[in-house]
Amino acid sequence: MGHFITLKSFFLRNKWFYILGIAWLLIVDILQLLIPEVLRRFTDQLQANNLSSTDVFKYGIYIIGIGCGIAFFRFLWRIYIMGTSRRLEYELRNRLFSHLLKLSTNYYTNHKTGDLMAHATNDINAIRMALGPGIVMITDAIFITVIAITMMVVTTDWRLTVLALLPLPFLAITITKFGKVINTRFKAVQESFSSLTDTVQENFSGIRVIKSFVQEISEIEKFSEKNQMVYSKNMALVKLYGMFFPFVQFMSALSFLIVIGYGGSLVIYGEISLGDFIAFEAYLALLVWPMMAIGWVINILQRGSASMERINAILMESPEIVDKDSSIEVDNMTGNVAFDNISFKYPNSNEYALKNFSINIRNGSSLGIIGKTGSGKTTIATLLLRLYEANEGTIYIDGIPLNDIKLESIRNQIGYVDQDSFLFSTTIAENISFGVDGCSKEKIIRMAKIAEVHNNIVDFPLGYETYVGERGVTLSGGQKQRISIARAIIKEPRILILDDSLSAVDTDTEESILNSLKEEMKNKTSIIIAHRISTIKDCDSIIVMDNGVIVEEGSHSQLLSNNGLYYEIYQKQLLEEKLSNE
Ligand SMILES: Nc1ncnc2c1ncn2[C@@H]1O[C@H](COP(=O)(O)OP(=O)(O)OP(=O)(O)O)[C@@H](O)[C@H]1O
Repeated sequence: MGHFITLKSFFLRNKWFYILGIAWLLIVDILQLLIPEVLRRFTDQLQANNLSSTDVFKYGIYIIGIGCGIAFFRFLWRIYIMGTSRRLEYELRNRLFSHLLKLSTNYYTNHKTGDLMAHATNDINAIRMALGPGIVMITDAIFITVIAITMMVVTTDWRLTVLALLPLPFLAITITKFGKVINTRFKAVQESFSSLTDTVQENFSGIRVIKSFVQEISEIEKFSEKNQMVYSKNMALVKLYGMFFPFVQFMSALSFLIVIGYGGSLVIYGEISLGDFIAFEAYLALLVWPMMAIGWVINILQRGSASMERINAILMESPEIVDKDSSIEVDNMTGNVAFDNISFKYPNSNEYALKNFSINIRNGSSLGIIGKTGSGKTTIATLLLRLYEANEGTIYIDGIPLNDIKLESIRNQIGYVDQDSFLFSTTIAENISFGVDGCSKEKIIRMAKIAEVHNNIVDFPLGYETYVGERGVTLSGGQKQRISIARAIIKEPRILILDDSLSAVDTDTEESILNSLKEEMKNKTSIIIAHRISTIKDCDSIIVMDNGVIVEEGSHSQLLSNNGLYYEIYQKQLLEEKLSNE
């Protein structure tokens, strides 16, 4: 239970909601405990034959009054306690999400999205259950048990109370055991269901692959197997519940049987009144629920505590890359970039992604980067954005070591177009203006024109208001790339990085985009990573990467005359172009 200590400040802020909620809950319990008393008096009067119609009316009013009181205070405690637990869920989810977004990129390499989603849903829900219904059940169960048993002893007979309560501990123990098995089976249902939904999601996303490989039947069979698994796990749970409820009824019936037998004889011998007998039965009925609740509440609290432990582990995780106290803001970068003898291995890798890498990029110039896949091109961009930290060497922007500049300054002034051209499921206009607040429509359109995507956008029925992704249009690879370029340049970055961002665009459009970008990036720095020579041939300088090192460097014409790897790539691409034209 110690894991909940991280929520201390929430509890302190909301203590009155909990205190008052529990007070309302206890009032409901007291009102419930009054009903047997009303029944006792009613029955005693009835037995004594002095019940007038006014009395009947009076008792009726009592019962209605108590019922209304129960309804009113039950409403209040639900609002106070359940409402507070919902607020806790809301705050915790916000805290978790903002914490996760602050963690470094590497965290996401080591953790599966599915697991993080499970934390955000199942774990937070389990915590809410523990600190909402869990608290209610435990308070309720303890209070009702203590008061009902006291009333049974004080107002009726202690021997009858002991006998009637004999089966109840067995009931509580067995329910706790049932609870454990139910929990295991419930988890199995959830796991099989989540595997089923994974299959469905993957099938829908990969529908084109399934169709083109004519795998519909086999996928349907796989789905059917998983569906069968969900069914059988559910049936195992249904059977257990099927046994559970009759068992609870049987055990509580035993108590009632004892009361009827022994209590009945006490009434016959005049040791207790008929009213006492009726009230006793009513108290006993009130006790069945707390006995059932004990098992559930232990379970709910255990699950909540385990979930809290998992959430705490995430909240304790600190970002690997953070600002130092001495980090400075650099507002108007000129865009001079230098990599000085940089070596870097990804945290989970033994191979150098970059080895003794050095380069100078003057502001106002453009650098083209080409090379085989996996040669370290993207790594250059990720290090410049400080998504990862170099192991050796220093990167400078405007002569200042990157580690001395505030992360926000760096990332605000670099426009990065990633290889995947990831877009959010929102409108095209919102995607383009993602990095800037309060951007005008005119500016969005101007950027889309530079990225040569404006004409495509206006052809969509809703134009810039068209939704991207599952709820809207499916964009072509080239359209996505160009929208991503517009998104990067709208920030008016001092340094622009295009990471293979023109690969899905035809060469004519590519040329036109590059020409417009040249104008837009005048006096600023551009780094263009590509596989196609056509993309980088006009850059001021070009480097050719292989295995994390620069193997060639120079302008397009210099590199061609070198007769090296660049020349080889160029010849291959020329040949490919010729073949595709024939
Ligand atoms: N997150 C990562 N963790 C471990 N290794 C990585 C990671 N990202 C990249 N690598 C490895 O680092 C090396 C350089 O990768 P990088 O992405 O920089 O290559 P690239 O030249 O951009 O490739 P491509 O042209 O295919 O985009 C590769 O061997 C790659 O497998």
